[in-house]
Amino acid sequence: MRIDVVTLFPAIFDSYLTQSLLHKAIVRGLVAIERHDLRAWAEDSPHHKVDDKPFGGGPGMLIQVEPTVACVREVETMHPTPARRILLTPQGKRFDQRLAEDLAGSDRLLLLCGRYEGFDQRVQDILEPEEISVGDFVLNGGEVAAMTIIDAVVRLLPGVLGDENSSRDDSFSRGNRLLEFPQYTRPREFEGHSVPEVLLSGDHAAIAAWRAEQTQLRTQARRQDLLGEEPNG
Ligand SMILES: Nc1cc(-c2ccc3cc[nH]c3c2)n[nH]1
Repeated sequence: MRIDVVTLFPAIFDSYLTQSLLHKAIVRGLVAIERHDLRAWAEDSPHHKVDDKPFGGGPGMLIQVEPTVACVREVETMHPTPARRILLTPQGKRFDQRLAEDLAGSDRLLLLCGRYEGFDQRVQDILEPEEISVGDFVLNGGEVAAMTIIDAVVRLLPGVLGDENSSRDDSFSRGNRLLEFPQYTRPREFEGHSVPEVLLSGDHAAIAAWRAEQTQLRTQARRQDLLGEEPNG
């Protein structure tokens, strides 16, 4: 998979792309992630200006349509595969595991990260991106939302996770609509808090039953909305 990220702040991604699972996936060639600084497409304007005041008045600034359209069109010509264009916005379709699985099936994603008050509407009208929201809250820009989507999608790509099954067993993965049971590791006791005896019993049937019960109790307590849903997939 190839992911292109259009942003005014490419440096935000520096640490994220050089750490842990994502870095390993890049090094192993399982995913390629390229950042594109939108300011580079405003060369001819003074100080590489990419934003301006909204017509009709109102607070803040908007990212202008010309550098954005020019950037997306040039980035897309850099690579033959057509890109699935995603614009991060609080007004978009809610991102969830099902959408992550859908996006993980794409050969190429292009993520458009806004700032300020967002993009000139003609960016949507001309480029017709899918608009995706990572939640009903407002961030200061699309970059954190883009990293969220990259994180959830890349881990689903074949070969990225050590054990192919581990993503399949995740909460919200295909078929799972309930929360995960509590997990424990060494030490067996810490500050008076002990590991549940059943997990030390070696009785796999009892352990499975306990975990199923804990999943139901935890989902009931925290996410009753999931209990009535059909399993995913
Ligand atoms: N789900 C979600 C997306 C955003 C978002 C996306 C882009 C911009 C640009 C300026 N502020 C932004 C906020 N907030 N919350």
